Amino acid sequence: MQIKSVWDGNEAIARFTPRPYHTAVPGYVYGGLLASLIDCHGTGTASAAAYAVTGREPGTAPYLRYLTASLRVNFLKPTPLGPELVIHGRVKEMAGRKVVVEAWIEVNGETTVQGEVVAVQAPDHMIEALLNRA
Ligand SMILES: CCCCCCCCCCCC(=O)SCCNC(=O)CCNC(=O)[C@H](O)C(C)(C)COP(=O)(O)OP(=O)(O)OC[C@H]1O[C@@H](n2cnc3c(N)ncnc32)[C@H](O)[C@@H]1OP(=O)(O)O
Repeated sequence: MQIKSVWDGNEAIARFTPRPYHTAVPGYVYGGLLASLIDCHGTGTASAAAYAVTGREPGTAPYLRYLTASLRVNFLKPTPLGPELVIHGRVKEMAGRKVVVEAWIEVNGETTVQGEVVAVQAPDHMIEALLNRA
């Protein structure tokens, strides 16, 4: 998704403007895209929170990155295609290698999607694979 999740000390925010091809019903954003945004931003929020609690600079090695163990998404209202989406992420629970993140998407100041991500710290061999990808 190429989103940038920015940690503000309390929650993480990402912004994304869907393109015309991110649609199913004309005029509205495709739900699978919205679920992907919750997923990507949820794991990013887990990572940012893990760096924060350990007092470390985000994105520094050894990497604290997270895999999606569970993804739940509720589509509360249709999401109009056109305006920028603001994706919020907040840590609900953090224990051991697991972080539970509640996430939601706002458009024009209204929440249209609400979700929850159970994120588990990625094993070293998967982080190595990602680092060697480029
Ligand atoms: C530098 C660039 C890097 C960049 C890195 C960028 C990564 C971006 C990732 C983007 C998001 C993805 O697409 S990720 C891809 C989609 N996801 C996957 O492929 C994950 C496949 N599943 C797995 O590999 C595994 O099941 C794991 C890693 C999720 C968990 O296995 P594990 O490592 O053996 O851990 P395990 O002991 O079972 O679980 C740890 C804790 O999490 C809980 N837990 C585990 N699964 C669940 C679940 N579904 N729902 C609730 N809770 C769960 C357990 O009860 C336990 O809690 P407790 O007993 O401690 O309380």
